[in-house]
Amino acid sequence: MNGGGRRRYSSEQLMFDVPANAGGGAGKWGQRGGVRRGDGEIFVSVEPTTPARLRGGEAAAAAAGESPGQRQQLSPGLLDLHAFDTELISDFQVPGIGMYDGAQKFGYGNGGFDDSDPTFAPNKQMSKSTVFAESNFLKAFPEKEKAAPVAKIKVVVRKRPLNKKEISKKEEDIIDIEQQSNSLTVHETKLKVDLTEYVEKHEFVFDAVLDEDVSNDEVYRETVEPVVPAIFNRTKATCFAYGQTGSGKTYTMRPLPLKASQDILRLMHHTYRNQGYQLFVSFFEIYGGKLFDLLNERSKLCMREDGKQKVCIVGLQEYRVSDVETIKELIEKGNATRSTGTTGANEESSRSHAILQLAIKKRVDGNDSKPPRLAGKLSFIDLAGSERGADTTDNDKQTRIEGAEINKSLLALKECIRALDNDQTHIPFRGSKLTEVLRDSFIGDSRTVMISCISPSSGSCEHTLNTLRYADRVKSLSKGSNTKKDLSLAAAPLRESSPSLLASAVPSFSSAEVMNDITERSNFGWTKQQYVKEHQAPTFVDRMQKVKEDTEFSLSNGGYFKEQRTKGSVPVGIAEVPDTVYQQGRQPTRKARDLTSDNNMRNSIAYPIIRRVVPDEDEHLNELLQEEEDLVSAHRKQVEETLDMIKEEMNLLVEADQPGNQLDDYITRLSGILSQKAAGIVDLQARLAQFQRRLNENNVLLYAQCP
Ligand SMILES: Nc1ncnc2c1ncn2[C@@H]1O[C@H](COP(=O)(O)OP(=O)(O)OP(=O)(O)O)[C@@H](O)[C@H]1O
Repeated sequence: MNGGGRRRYSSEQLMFDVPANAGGGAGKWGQRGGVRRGDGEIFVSVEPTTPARLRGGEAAAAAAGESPGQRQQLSPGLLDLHAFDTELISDFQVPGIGMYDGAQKFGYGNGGFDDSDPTFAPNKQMSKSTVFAESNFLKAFPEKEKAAPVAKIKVVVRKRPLNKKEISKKEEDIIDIEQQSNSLTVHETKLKVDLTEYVEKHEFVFDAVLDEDVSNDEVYRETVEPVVPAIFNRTKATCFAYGQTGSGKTYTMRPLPLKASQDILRLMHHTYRNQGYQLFVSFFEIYGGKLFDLLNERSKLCMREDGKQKVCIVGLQEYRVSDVETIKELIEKGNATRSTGTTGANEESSRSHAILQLAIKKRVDGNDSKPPRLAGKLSFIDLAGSERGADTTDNDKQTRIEGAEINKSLLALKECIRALDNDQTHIPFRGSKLTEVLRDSFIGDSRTVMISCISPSSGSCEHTLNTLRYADRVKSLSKGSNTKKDLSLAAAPLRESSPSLLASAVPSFSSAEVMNDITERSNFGWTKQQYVKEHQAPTFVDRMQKVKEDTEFSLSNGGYFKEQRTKGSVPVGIAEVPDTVYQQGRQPTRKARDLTSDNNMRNSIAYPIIRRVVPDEDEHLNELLQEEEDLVSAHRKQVEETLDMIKEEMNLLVEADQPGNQLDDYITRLSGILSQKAAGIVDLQARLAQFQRRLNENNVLLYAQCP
């Protein structure tokens, strides 16, 4: 890849440092925590910016009897996020700046690449095809941007081709795409009461619609490329893929960070050369509500908030990178470490949310002794598959719990996007770990790109429609629709395809672990008033809005609660937010004191002095899942029986039309069928009511539909 010429680094460029917990520093992942190529040449150039006393690697190296000089040469630039400021650098002037500026301002088209930055180009024999592969970025972007600024939220739909399994099952492609008009049509086959088939068309329009022939390069150009320049200018951008399991989220997301890195490096060393910009990569996953570092042997991470409510991920290692090959290897390493499992719909289904972050930092006043400050960030989220949506029968309990956790975080993510687009001052990031860690991506000048992935097959029609409805909802947010407008829909009688209004809600605090940590903290920071403001009960309008959206969401994800087809019902009876218990004036425990000092938080830490008591989530979740399962089984059985009875009724009607039919027989049989139907409904209603009671007992915020 290097065109025969090996890149060599001077000792100044090889400032490596082994993390204390790197787990076998000289293992398969390179020498002493660095990255080693196949030919044995160390090629990564990374600089530690963690304050010296925090670098576990240095201690390890000292223990190994190495001199400071040796350590300096061999340290693998690892960085603990907690040790530097996650806050954006204050406003600064960048010559020719402006994410929406044109080519001249960016310096495009004025000659070849300049590699004068020593951290980037230690060896000029580096292959251009590797690092500077020609993209349309330099050529196409500025003009495009000049004409159309990047929207705050962009929604793109990608359809994948039919897979072998779908073809073998003779499933049809039911999605027509009109790329020019950014529209698509879903052809849904439905059954009439007399069991004859008819096709219902559903049309959608999005910001972009990509068919199965579209390459990953084109996906990048349509989604991430336009936001890349913005992250040099104090913007945090987030790109995530959404869709049912097996719809192509991972396939779509995986190539994007590398392509973005290429463009970032190009800008860094072309337009913004010699301006002190540096690129850092981190990669972690959220699995079962916990965080794991994918670039450090899956070591467990903690999330903390500093006094300015900035989220820090304690222990997360960040690599300073200066070439694409290094980034590629880091990404591959992270992907290989990620948790996956098998679902009925996808053999390698993602069981976790994987978050890869590209952070751009800038040296302040060209001062090397100070840590660089964050200039912008680009986060890529490959969301876990919603296994339950496609694989409800043979999952074990663990998978179901994972599914519930996943759905909870997806719902929370949607809530944040909604708040973000409405320019609300309060973003409900505390809804889940996912949104908590992405908190700083939701505030300030942010951009969100959502890629909705869909399967074309007739067998996935319902899930596809749900994904598209969800995407449509997000898109309509970006067009500035407001809560009131949508209320009319929420309050209107449900259409035939509407689900029940049983939808899971997100507790304000997603995990008991976070709460324990918080409540053990000192009593400075938030006031009760602040807390109450942050967690105030939603207004009626908000709740009605939420009913509608959660209903759609539940469908989109296989739902924590199952869909129940209901016609002509109006939502009533919304339960209140669970009771909150406040506890004030607690002194910091030893654990809390240790955490604050050990983690070397740069700012004073403010923690709420108010405690909200939550039940043991796992225990209740298990019980509820079991009861939900029973309810769903009973519902399924009842539907099957109803279908049999409908067939019997159809036969009865046919017989009734025959000459000489026996009226007595007709009346007796019809009466029997109707009684049986009524008994089935009453039984199901009783089960449903019992389940609703259980949910209320367990303080699950329930949007109930009265029978
Ligand atoms: N656009 C596409 N073109 C060709 N193959 C695709 C495309 N999208 C997905 N696939 C294939 O479909 C399979 C499932 O895709 P993928 O793993 O990306 O789904 P997913 O949505 O991430 O699933 P999960 O949510 O379960 O993790 C993979 O084998 C992948 O290679």
